[in-house]
Amino acid sequence: MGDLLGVAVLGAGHMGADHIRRLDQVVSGARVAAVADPDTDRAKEASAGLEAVAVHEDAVAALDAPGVEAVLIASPGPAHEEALLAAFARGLPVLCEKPMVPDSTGALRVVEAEARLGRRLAQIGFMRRYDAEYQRLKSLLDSGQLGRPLMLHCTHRNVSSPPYFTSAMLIDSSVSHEIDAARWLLGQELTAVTVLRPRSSANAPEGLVDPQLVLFETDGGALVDVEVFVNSRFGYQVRCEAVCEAGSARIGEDHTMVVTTQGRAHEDVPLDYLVRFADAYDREVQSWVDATRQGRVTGPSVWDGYASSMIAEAGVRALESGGRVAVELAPRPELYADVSR
Ligand SMILES: NC(=O)c1ccc[n+]([C@@H]2O[C@H](COP(=O)([O-])OP(=O)(O)OC[C@H]3O[C@@H](n4cnc5c(N)ncnc54)[C@H](O)[C@@H]3O)[C@@H](O)[C@H]2O)c1
Ligand SMILES: O[C@H]1[C@H](O)[C@@H](O)[C@H](O)[C@@H](O)[C@H]1O
Repeated sequence: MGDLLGVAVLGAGHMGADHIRRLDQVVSGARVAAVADPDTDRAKEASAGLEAVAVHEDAVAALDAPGVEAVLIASPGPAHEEALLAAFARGLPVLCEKPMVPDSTGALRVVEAEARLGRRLAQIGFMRRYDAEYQRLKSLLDSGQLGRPLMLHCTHRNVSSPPYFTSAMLIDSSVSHEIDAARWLLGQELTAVTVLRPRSSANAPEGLVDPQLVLFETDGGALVDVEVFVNSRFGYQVRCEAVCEAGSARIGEDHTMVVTTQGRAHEDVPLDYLVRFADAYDREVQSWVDATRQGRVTGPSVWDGYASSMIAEAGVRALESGGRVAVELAPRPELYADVSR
């Protein structure tokens, strides 16, 4: 390994371009060695000004570019499986954006491939685990001061959804964050899901079921409800309140500076995830680079990615059927016996 970890970034869209900037300017110990995107203009634009970066149209070819020692996958979810398996075949450590693989059969193939290697190579990009507020809530729940958790009430609002967004993606792309956060915060598995749909907002594109109310049951007897609303128009709001036997704790109340003038008080509300979770992405990527340079893998695992896909898939079936859908995970390989959940 050189002085700086050489990273191939696959996908140079919103997240990929932001991660390229982060690897170049924010994080220490790494450099961008290659960028791949079928839209090579986008790849060139995202890597403009960086030295010694190979630009590729093909993601797998980028893994073989000179100086590539690790991979950051920021292509769309359906492209992740091929990229993960190609990285595993080369023994390259990976940070893979969520959802790991949206389809659970593909997600299980990734679990099996890593389990066959007998060592962890991939961290999944559930960055909320690196957010300071989520970490404080996790420490508080783990301390037992509030007693047993009974419910999590979660809100997940985006200003608007990208044009390709489907009703299923409200669950397998957006709510995938709450699925991971709930499993991690509670240390419990999500076992069943029901989805209710109020009238769709007139601001949502024609045919998109938006908002949705997603209700999860856990194997510890808790309930987790998530309001997901991706065309709210009014702000990026991610909140979570834990209700426990001896108290409650709430995070994500947009507490920035409050300005009072002319008889009115106001505070800024972030408009997207790149603002709200900027510090969390920085910590996530720094932690991945540090662990990779030490030959370790930390953070959300491929098993967490698989569990999230299975639970989200059950959620999509619940949305379509209007009924309650139980989740049954495959047996957990020994490799993941001691991961966080
Ligand atoms: N952690 C988060 O909060 C967060 C936020 C946004 C997006 N994401 C995730 O990041 C990923 C990318 O999302 P985005 O918003 O940047 O999408 P985007 O559409 O802005 O960008 C995706 C890019 O990938 C390119 N691409 C398509 N197929 C490819 C392939 N096979 N190999 C390499 N590149 C390919 C596209 O040309 C495009 O430039 C998704 O998995 C998404 O769920 C995560
Ligand atoms: O891909 C994005 C991303 O994961 C964001 O964090 C989430 O708020 C959006 O809903 C989702 O579409």
